[in-house]
Amino acid sequence: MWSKQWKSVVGLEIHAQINTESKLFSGAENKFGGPTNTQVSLFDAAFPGTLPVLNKGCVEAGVLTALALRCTVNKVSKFDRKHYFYADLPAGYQITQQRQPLAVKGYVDYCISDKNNFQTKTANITQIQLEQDSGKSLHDEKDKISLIDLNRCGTGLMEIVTEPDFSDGTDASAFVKELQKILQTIQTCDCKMEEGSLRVDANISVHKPGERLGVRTEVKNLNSIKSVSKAISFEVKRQIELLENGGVVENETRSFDTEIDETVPMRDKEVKTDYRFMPEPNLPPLHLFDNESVKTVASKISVINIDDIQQKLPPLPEDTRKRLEQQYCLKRRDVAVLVDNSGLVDYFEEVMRLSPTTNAKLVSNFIINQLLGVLNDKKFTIHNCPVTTDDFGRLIDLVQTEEISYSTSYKVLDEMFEHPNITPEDIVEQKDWRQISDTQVLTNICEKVLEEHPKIIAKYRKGKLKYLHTLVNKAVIDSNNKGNPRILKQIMEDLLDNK
Ligand SMILES: Nc1ncnc2c1ncn2[C@@H]1O[C@H](COP(=O)(O)OP(=O)(O)OP(=O)(O)O)[C@@H](O)[C@H]1O
Ligand SMILES: [Mg+2]
Ligand SMILES: [Mg+2]
Repeated sequence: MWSKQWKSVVGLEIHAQINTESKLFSGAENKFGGPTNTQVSLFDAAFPGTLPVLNKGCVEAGVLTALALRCTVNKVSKFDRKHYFYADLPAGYQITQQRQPLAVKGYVDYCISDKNNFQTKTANITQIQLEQDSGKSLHDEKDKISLIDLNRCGTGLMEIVTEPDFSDGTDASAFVKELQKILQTIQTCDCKMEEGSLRVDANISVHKPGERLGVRTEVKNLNSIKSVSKAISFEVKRQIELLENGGVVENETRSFDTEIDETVPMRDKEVKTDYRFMPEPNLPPLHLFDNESVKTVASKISVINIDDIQQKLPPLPEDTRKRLEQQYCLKRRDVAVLVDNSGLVDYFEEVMRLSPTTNAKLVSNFIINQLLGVLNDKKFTIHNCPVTTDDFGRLIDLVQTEEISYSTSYKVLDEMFEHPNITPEDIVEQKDWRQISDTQVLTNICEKVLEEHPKIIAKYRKGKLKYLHTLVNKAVIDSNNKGNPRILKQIMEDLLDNK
C-alpha cells in the first residue's frame, strides 16, 4: 500500500579493478589469489622515500572505459590524497581523483526484462575516477587476531559514479549487468563480483512524489547482482517503514548481510569521517591529448591520445543489439537474450552466414528456445557446444522445408548432442522421424478420426473453434506424431466444411 505514496531513488558507486599486469603506481604484480603478501612493492607497503609512478596501462584502460560509457574525458585530471586510518591502508591515505576526475558526464542504455515487461532505460554517469584499492584484513575468529594481506593494496580501480537515476533494485541490478558486459567487452575489468574485482556501493533514499530527495544511506561492497537487487529492496522497505513510524533516516553507511538478506549499520557509523583531502604532491596533473593537441608534443613516447583510444573501441552490447535488430529484423527481447549470453551472437551469425536463406527469426527462436535449454541441461556452454553451426543450420532447414515437425526437432537436437558425428538428416532417416506430408495418407487419417468422433464434430459445428484443434491433435497422434500438422489442419477443415 505504501509503495504508491513513496518514491525510491538509487545512485551507484562502482569500483572496478583495472585489468592490468601491474598496479596503479607500482610494478608489483596484479593478480587474484596469489599467496598472501607476495605481490607487494615497497611503495605499496608505504615505505618512506618511495614514490608513485603512474601506470600508463591503467590510464589507457580508464580512458577506454570512459569512452565506452560515453563520457567526456578531461584533458587534465588531478590526483588527491584521501586520508583515513585503517590497517589495510599502510600509507594512511588513498590516492584518488577528488577535484578533477578522469572523465565526467556519460550515459549507459540498459535493458530491463522480466516475463511481462521489457524496456530500455538510460542511466547517467556522473564521473569516473582512478584510485588505489586497499589491502585486505583477514580476521581469525578462533585465535582472535587480525592479519593483513597487502596483495590487493595499490591495485588500480576505476570508481564509476552514477546519478541517482534508478528507481529500485531491479533497475540498479540491470544496470550493473550491462556495465559488466561493457567492461568485459572492452576488457578493462574482468568483473568477477565473487572475487571482488567489481564491487557496488548503493546509495538509497525515499521521498514523497513532488518533494525533495530524501536522506540517503549507503550500502557498501555488494558483491553479486542478486545482492544489489535484494539489498536495495530491503533498504527501501526499511526506510519507508521507519518514516511511516515517525522515525528519521540517518545518513549512514550500512552493509548487506547475505545470511539474513538485511542491511545492517557498519560499526564506524558514529564517526563522521573527515578525509582531509589534499593534492597528491608526488604526482603531476595527468595530461591527455587528442589528434590536434598531440602535434605540439615533442616526444610522443609517454603520450596518451584519446582519439587513438577511441579508434580501438569495439562494438558495445547496445551497438550489437541495435545492429541485430536492424540487420535481421529480430525483436529486441530476442536480441537481448542473444547478447546476454556470451558467444550466442557469434553462433547465430555463423548459422546465418552458412545458410543465408534460413529465416533469421526461426534461427534465433531455435537458439533461444531449444539450444539454450539443451546446453543447460547437458552442462555445456556455447563455446564447447558439440553441435556445429553447420549441422544446427541444417536442422533448422529440415523444419523450414517441413521434412520434420517443430516438435520432432527437439528430439533430433537431443540426438545431435549425443552423436555429434551423425548429421541431422541421417538421424531423421535412422529414426524414421520424417514428417508425412502425403495428402492422400493424411486424408485417410483425418477421415478415420471424423468417423470415430461424431460428438466432437457436433461441438465444432456449434462454432467452438478449439474443437478443430482437438480433432487435428487426434489425427497427429494417429499418425504416430509424424503427420504434418499444418496439412492435417487444412485437410480436416476442408473435410468438415464439405460434410
Ligand atoms: N538522495 C539521494 N538518494 C539516493 N542516491 C543519492 C542521493 N544523493 C546522491 N546520491 C548518489 O550517491 C552517490 C554519491 O557518490 P559520491 O562518490 O559522489 O559521494 P560519497 O558517497 O559521499 O563519497 P565516497 O566516494 O566517499 O563514498 C552517487 O551515486 C549519487 O547518485
Ligand atoms: Mg564515491
Ligand atoms: Mg559513497
